[in-house]
Amino acid sequence: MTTTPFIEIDRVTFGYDSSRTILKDISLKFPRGQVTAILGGSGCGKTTLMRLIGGVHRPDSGRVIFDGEVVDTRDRAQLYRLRRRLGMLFQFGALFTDLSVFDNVAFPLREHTQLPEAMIRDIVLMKLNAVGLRGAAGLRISEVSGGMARRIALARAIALDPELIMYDEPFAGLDLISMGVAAKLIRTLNDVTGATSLVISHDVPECMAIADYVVLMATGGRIVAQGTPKELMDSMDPETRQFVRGEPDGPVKFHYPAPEIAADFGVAP
Ligand SMILES: Nc1ncnc2c1ncn2[C@@H]1O[C@H](COP(=O)(O)OP(=O)(O)OP(=O)(O)O)[C@@H](O)[C@H]1O
Repeated sequence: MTTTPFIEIDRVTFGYDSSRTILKDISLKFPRGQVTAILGGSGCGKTTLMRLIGGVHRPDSGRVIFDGEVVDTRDRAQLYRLRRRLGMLFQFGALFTDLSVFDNVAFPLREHTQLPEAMIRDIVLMKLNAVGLRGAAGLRISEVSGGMARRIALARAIALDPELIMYDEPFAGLDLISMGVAAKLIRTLNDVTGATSLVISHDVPECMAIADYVVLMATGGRIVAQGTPKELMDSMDPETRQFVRGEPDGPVKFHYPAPEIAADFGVAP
C-alpha cells in the first residue's frame, strides 16, 4: 500500500474576492481508499474546499495535488481528465426531472463514453442495484422520495467508476432511517469500488460512524482538530469536545455577543 495521499491540500489560501479570505493556509491529506469526513458549521468553507479539489476555483496561494498532479485550473485538458476521475454529489444534486431514473443514471455514460446502449443498460442497472434501486429504473423522478432521489444521484455519480467521490451534505434533509442507509452506502461503495471518499457534513454521528478519518473545520477554514473518530471522541480539548458532542456552549458560544439581556429588554438586572 502506498503512503502518497490521493489528495493533498498544501498551504492553500482562497477567497472569492480580495475582501474576505475563506480558507487561510490550509494543509490536509486524504489517503487513498479511505473515507475522510470534513465536519464544520455552516459557512466555514467546506464546499469551497471541495470546489478547489474539483478545479472549479484556483487557490490564491498554495497547491491542490490530485494523485501526484498539481491541479491547474488553466489547463483544460488536465481538468477534463481530472473530472472524469471524480464523482461529485452536491447538496441538492439536481436530477433531470423530465427523465426516468434509468436515463438519469445513463446520462454521464452517454455523455462521456462511446459505449453501446446494451452495455450502458447493464452498467446503469448495476449502479442502481448497488444503491438498492434497480427496481425503480422505470420510475420518473417526480415519483420518487427525497431519500431515493439522493440514492439515484449517487448511482449517477458512480456511473463512470470515479476514483474520488465527494459528497456535499449527503445527509441533509433525510429522515433517520434514510440517513443510516445513506451512511452505510457511502462506506460500502467506498470499500467495494476501492474509491477514495470525501464527505462534507455537519452530521457528527453519521460521519463518526463511517469515516476512517475526521477533520473538524471552523470559520475561516481553521482546522480545529483531526484524527480517527475514536481519537476525536476521546479528545479532552474543549473545542473538539464541544464539536463532537454537540454541546451548545463551550469555547464556541451559542450567543452572538450581545448586551446584557436586562439592558435590551429595559428591565432592571
Ligand atoms: N460563489 C461564491 N461567491 C462569493 N462568496 C461565496 C461563494 N460561495 C460561497 N461563498 C461564501 O464563502 C463562505 C464559505 O462558503 P461554503 O459554501 O464553502 O461553506 P460551507 O462550510 O460549505 O457551508 P454550508 O454547510 O452552509 O454549505 C460563505 O461565507 C459563503 O457565503
